[in-house]
Amino acid sequence: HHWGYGKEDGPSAWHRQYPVAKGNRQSPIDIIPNEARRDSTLGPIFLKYDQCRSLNIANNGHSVVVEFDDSDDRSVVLGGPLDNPYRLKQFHFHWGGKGCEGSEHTVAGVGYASELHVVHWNAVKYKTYNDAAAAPDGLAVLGIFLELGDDHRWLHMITDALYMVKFKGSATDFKGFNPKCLLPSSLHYWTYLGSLTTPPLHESVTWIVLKEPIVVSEKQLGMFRMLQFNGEEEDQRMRMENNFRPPQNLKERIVRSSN
Ligand SMILES: C[C@@H](NC(=O)c1ccc(Cl)c(S(N)(=O)=O)c1)c1ccccc1O
Ligand SMILES: [Zn+2]
Repeated sequence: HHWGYGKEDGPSAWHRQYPVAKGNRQSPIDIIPNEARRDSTLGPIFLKYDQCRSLNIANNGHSVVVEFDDSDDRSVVLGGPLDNPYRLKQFHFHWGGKGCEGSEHTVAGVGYASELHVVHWNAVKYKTYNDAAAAPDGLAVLGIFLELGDDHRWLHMITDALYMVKFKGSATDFKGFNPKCLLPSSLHYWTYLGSLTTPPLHESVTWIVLKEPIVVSEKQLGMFRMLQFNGEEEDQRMRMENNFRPPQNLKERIVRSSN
């Protein structure tokens, strides 16, 4: 019996199979800008994505994921709170139902319609992504909020492919996509030590949450909701929406702010 986002198998039940769900550095959190510590030692982040090689887009039964070739250091995030470059591995989204919030992080208690996570791993210290995903300094995730407004000029490249990955377990080639086109104009960020927001909830993520959201249209976001949590052969049809974990306890952590 697998985890999900429903009443029985959702975030409030995950601790049974993944006790770290009640740990000391869980994600997401509510970010309170006035309580974030402005840290002048925090430099800018750099996203070296020009040589990135996207491979495929897939429906993993929890979200839609675009995977990258991470066999070398061709695309990395560096700087900011990071001690070394982290290799681009994948990006995916979390979103709500029609008109509801859907982001994972919230800002002073307010959620956005969706949140994009760009996942990178520390290939300097760890041999494989799986090793890194279980290590306290193994992952660095860029969180980008999506707010509703006009059409996003590049998001159609993703939404146009969603019909190919409607069901859990489906995947299709997705070459030549550079996630740079999904970034806001400012790379100002909040950063804190946290976890995966999905099982296995490893406490291995240095979170870098951008302050400026990108703007997408309700029509574009609505395309994500035609995805299904279920596989094609399952008779129970479940629309993929509200695949977000709510904010967790900050415990003894502080959130730092770039200048
Ligand atoms: C749903 C999907 N989760 C991830 O791939 C995932 C990996 C790393 C991070 Cl850092 C995050 S996150 N949300 O914290 O950015 C999510 C997943 C989970 C378990 C098994 C299969 C599977 O596909
Ligand atoms: Zn995520």
